[in-house]
Amino acid sequence: MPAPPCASCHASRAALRRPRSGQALCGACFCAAFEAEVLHTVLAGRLLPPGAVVAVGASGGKDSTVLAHVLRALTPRLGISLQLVAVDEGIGGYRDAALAAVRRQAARWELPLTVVAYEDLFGGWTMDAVARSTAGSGRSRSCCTFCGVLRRRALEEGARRVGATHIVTGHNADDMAETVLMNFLRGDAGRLARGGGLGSPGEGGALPRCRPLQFASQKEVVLYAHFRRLDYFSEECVYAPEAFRGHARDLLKRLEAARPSAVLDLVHSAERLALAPAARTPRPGACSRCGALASRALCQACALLDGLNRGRPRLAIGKGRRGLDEEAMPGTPGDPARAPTSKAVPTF
Ligand SMILES: Nc1ncnc2c1ncn2[C@@H]1O[C@H](COP(=O)(O)OP(=O)(O)OP(=O)(O)O)[C@@H](O)[C@H]1O
Repeated sequence: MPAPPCASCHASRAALRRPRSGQALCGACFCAAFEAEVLHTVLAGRLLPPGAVVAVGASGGKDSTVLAHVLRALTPRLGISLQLVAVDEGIGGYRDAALAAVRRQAARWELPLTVVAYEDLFGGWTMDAVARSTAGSGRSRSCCTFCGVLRRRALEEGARRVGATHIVTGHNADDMAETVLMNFLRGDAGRLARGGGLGSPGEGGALPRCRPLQFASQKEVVLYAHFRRLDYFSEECVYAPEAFRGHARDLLKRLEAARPSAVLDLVHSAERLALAPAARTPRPGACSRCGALASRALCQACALLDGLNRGRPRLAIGKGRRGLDEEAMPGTPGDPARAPTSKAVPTF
């Protein structure tokens, strides 16, 4: 049976059914609708004002590739300029190939690219070195905790270097729903409340951040990349299989099979969540070491680096007190001899 006509242009044959609405569209109309929806998210949420210099967190993966491509198409409408900022976490056999994809994108789209490396920013620590150091604790899944916190800091640093006024990341609706589920499962009311909106306003001198793909499903992101023939890197991080997020992802897939709106329902429920005053996180102050926003004496990045440098990576990720949780969007002492430097001081 031939495909039905496109429900939008009525001229071409439909090439897909939109996963949520079931609408049959041709590739061109789907891409136009997808871009219009991202534009609406940005305008309705007042995420990126005209004149903004926007640092796109570019990982080379599908989400940030789609985000950069869509924002580039919307640049004239939004009146913004774009900079790609890529973070090299120092993950052998993974990040180099992903960075190669980012470099190809920057060249093809004629966008300036800046790469910042953990190794340079964090006193010699790469993610591979962190993984070796935390392996002794028997908690290799804490890799994602470290990486999430340090990447956030590195992205901020890269964005500042290029004079950005705003940071955008490619988190899609599925990523957001997974995070909401994880926070619920951990009873982390503070993060639930913080993670609900479309981004953060840039408290304490941090640059404002937002997620323009927050309402786009992963399936549609993949479809957009397919129809626009985008070149992206699609392998999973070598440390990801250990992450707690994988359980939330599996659970979400089953929920979605039973209730297709589960992903967006979760995203919206977090947006509307009202917290009792007792559950709110304390008013953040400044990190005593680097001055970044912190709810304790040290910010998350400095606390993690402190633990690593003292050969006690678990210090900052739990055990004995409520530490950081995996991927903050967030045992036995490690072997100090594995640490790349004896005294790593963040350079931010
Ligand atoms: N190494 C990196 N450099 C710059 N930005 C990054 C990096 N890793 C992740 N990000 C940003 O954070 C977002 C979420 O990253 P995450 O690791 O959850 O991957 P993802 O959902 O698979 O996204 P992507 O498909 O873009 O890699 C990315 O879309 C990107 O904007």
